[in-house]
Amino acid sequence: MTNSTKFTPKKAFVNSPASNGPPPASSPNGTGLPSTAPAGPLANGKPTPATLPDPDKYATVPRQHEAERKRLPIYGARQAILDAIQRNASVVIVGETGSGKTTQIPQFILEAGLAKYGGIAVTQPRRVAATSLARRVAEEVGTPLGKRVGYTVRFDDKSSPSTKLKYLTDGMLMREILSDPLLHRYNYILLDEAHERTLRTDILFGMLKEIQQTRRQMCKDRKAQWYRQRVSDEARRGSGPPAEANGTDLDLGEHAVGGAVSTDAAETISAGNGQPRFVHELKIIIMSATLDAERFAAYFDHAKILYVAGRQFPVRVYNSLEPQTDYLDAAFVASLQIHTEQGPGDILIFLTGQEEIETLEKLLTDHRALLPRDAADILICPLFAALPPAQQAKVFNPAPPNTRKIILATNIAETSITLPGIRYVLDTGVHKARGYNSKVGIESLLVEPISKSSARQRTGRAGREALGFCYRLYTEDSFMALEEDSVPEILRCNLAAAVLQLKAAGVRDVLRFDYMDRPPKLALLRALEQLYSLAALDDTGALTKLGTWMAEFPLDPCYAKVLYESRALQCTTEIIDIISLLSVDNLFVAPFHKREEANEARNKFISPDGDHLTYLNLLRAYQAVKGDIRWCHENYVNARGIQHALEVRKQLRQVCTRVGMDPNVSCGVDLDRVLQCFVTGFFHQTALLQPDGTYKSVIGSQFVRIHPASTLFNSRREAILFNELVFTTKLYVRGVSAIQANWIPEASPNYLKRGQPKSKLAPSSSIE
Ligand SMILES: Nc1ncnc2c1ncn2[C@@H]1O[C@H](COP(=O)(O)OP(=O)(O)OP(=O)(O)O)[C@@H](O)[C@H]1O
Repeated sequence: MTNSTKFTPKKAFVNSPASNGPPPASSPNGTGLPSTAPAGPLANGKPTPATLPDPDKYATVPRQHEAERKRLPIYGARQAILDAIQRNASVVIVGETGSGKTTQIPQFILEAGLAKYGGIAVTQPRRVAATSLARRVAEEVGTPLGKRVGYTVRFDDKSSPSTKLKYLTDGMLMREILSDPLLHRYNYILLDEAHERTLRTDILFGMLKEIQQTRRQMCKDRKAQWYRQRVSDEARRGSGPPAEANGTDLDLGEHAVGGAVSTDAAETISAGNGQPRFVHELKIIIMSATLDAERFAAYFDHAKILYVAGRQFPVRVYNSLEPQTDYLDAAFVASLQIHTEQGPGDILIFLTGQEEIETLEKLLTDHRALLPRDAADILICPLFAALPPAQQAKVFNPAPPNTRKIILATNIAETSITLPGIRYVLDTGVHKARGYNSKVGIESLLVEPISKSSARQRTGRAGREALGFCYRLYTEDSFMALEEDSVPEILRCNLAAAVLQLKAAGVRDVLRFDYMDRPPKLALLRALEQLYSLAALDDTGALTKLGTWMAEFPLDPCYAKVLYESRALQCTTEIIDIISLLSVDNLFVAPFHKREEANEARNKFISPDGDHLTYLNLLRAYQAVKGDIRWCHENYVNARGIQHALEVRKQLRQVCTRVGMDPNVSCGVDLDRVLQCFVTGFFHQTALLQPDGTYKSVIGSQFVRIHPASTLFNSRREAILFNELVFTTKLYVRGVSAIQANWIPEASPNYLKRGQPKSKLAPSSSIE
């Protein structure tokens, strides 16, 4: 910890020249938007009348927030937005954080009756945003959640056949493409927070472009066919050529499913019930507060760009005067200073991960008792991806009277969401970024500086309900030195899961797919190689039956393969349990001052074979006490984590049942089978003991260390398998179990048993 007295907001912060958040370099008007944006609330076109007819026949609960809606900057641009959407196949909309893009634009489309041939999908990079936005918009529309407005996220679906507007994660939309390749059910796809460039969003961009082109072509063909038919009909009747031949526009009338004339729609495959299905042109709308609009517009076939100026409430930005050596300590001190010295309003602090959040949670909780007697109380709410949804939802509840809420969040709170009550944002300027070295197949998870775009998004979590304040715990010079945007994930990730999804969606040549930023060829070859070795692809690179099965599961391909093999090895119950538990970062807690007691408690569950069976022991013990929270505290078990794992488990069991796999097939006490089963998906993540006691990976010949958090830390076993190979400070393996070396060559039908893969997918020289 650094000396906390050094850090006082009064001395350490300087008011930023741009009190509404610093504008991008290209923003001389200070609005945060490029100078081409008009000054008024309206970007392009005339202001819309305040009231529009809205015969909401579906509403079954009172509409809420009507007056607030009309005060949003986006509201004035309503007609301009609708015009642009009607006239263009794709539109890029850039508007300040909190201006109303995500909640309002889909409602404009609904209210204007434009979504008559299909629904509206709004994609979000994160599930917490999708669920909270759907909840808010359902209130605004006046419909019970899951009826007219709903959401779909992994393992949770609140939508129904009557859902017209759906918020969903980009991953879920990719999944829908697998069952509905032309996305018949949607007329409008809104890609929100497109600047985030997650791996899935980037893949989705390319897929949607292709779907849009196919649908457009089908509609054109249908139109031409209809016109030819009319010409021949008229000729037969002896009258003149139809309207289009005279150069006048054709009013082609309304399409009716199954009706006689459909000109702006094309009939496609039968819908299973024998009824024909029709497609209409697909409209794509790309939205963000911080994206390079020109670049996106060029990629989406010269999409129309709309800049909507204006923000709801200003946010004053302060930078630290001196660099902070320990951002966690700085965040701790600054949050207490805000609490004791500043006016009402909740605080949102951005940290890098669960561990840091729990450390600060503990520090603040301990400090509660030391607060001045006249100070308000504090309520600490963590928010990170592995937190069970019910606990995540707590951040949206108002703080009790005379209490200030302090939300400790990872960057899952960085974009899209409105956290009610937040007036102060503390930005540490860092996040945990995943990297991937495709040469050696090593993933890394390192704390790195954020981009300017992320900093602006973080700032934008304040100023949504009232004037806001953002304290950047880094100097203004450090801000200026940040990259403009983060490197797209597709350029720094293992691509196996993405390539599997592309293949499942019918993309044959993934090397030539229309990426916005083409990933390195080596990374794509690595992914193809990995999928081939898992037998998800055949020698020609086509998806196998197994590959199709694997793509059904919302799991990384390696885990999907393990699950598949569990049927033959008769250990599906155990595999589902362990995969669910592996989805949690820290199942055991080890407070700094109680490390010994915590280790002693953990020893009760330890399996000599390593982490996988240790987790299983833990779950069995938890089930035996029927999920008693007190038991968790006594045994230093992460109660939140285990609850999250149980939710994942429930969903995985449901998917298994849906695909005809019995989740109740158990191997009983023959637990070797469980580890053997893991090797079938992770044979490429195995390592052999060397004479000097180190481990060398079977593929890549890397010297690796067992992570200190693993139960096998410091132990010598003939061979190990690991779920993660991560570079943090050293090259560590995590999720480690002991295996027999002779299981490894048995595990892959396409790879180790036959030696070098003879596929045309990858040069064999890239496999060591
Ligand atoms: N759950 C909520 N509780 C309170 N107010 C909300 C909520 N959701 C939205 N709002 C209000 O609606 C406004 C618009 O939110 P919306 O998410 O549509 O903005 P946005 O332009 O998409 O922002 P961003 O670029 O940050 O995603 C917010 O500034 C806030 O005033």
